[in-house]
Amino acid sequence: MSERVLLKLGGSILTDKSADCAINRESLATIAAAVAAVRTEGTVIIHGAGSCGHPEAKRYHLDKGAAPGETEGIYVTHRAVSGLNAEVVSALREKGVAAIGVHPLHVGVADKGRLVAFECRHLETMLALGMVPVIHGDVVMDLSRGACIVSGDQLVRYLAAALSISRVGLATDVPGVLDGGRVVPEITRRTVVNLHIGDSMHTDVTGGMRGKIEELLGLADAGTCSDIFHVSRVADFLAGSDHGGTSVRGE
Ligand SMILES: Nc1ncnc2c1ncn2[C@@H]1O[C@H](COP(=O)(O)OP(=O)(O)OP(=O)(O)O)[C@@H](O)[C@H]1O
Ligand SMILES: C=C(C)CCOP(=O)(O)O
Repeated sequence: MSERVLLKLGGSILTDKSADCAINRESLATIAAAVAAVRTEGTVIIHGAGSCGHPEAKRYHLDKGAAPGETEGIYVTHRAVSGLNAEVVSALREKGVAAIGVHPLHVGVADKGRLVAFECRHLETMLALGMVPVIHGDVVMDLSRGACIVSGDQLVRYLAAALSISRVGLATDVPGVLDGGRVVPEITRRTVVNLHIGDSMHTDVTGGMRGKIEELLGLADAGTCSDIFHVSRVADFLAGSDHGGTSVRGE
């Protein structure tokens, strides 16, 4: 099996997080061109929701679950982020990438906000056929809470292990994790306590940069390192070159 790579595209680079589901098609086309030019074989893409999902999830309090008779938010939030997914897939396909959308609502189950099951056999088959699955943060049925939001970052952690991914990269709107305006080249559980991680400036029900680092430290504990870098460095990451960002490593 050739090396598998997982690329997560942050909601902040696919949408304008300060507007209502405003998709950044220019950024999407640039990213799609980079993926098409550098590598598609053995590549899995996950993306966040940005302004196509977070505002809806917050409006319907999905971070607190869903009760019988109060399920409208499940539909509305899933519809918003699925719309973004369709655009990500289209942008990739326009550049010749054999992308196909996969929705966690259909194949994942959570308990207390954490994924407990996610069908991966079809993903294996897609990869064997040379396809590029494009999966997204989503609303998922939750055994304890009715429903919950599973972030793209939680999916990164789960699927990197489940699909035996060799390299994991997260593209976002900052050049890496910043401390005093400078990129921190490496983070471990020991060094993270000294960092000041701020809140997201926009609606984010899944913990912003803090939530992202927590998921990636969990991944590092399980033996897989990951990288956070600016969206303009997607091609560098895919090519295995220096991306000027932050690496999250185990001790
Ligand atoms: N120390 C920090 N270093 C870098 N970014 C930080 C830091 N503290 C807070 N942030 C914020 O985190 C944001 C990136 O996290 P965010 O969750 O928005 O990314 P994303 O992955 O693009 O979005 P999504 O979670 O919707 O996929 C940056 O835009 C920045 O405002
Ligand atoms: C809000 C929804 C639907 C998914 C959140 O995923 P994220 O943007 O990766 O945190």
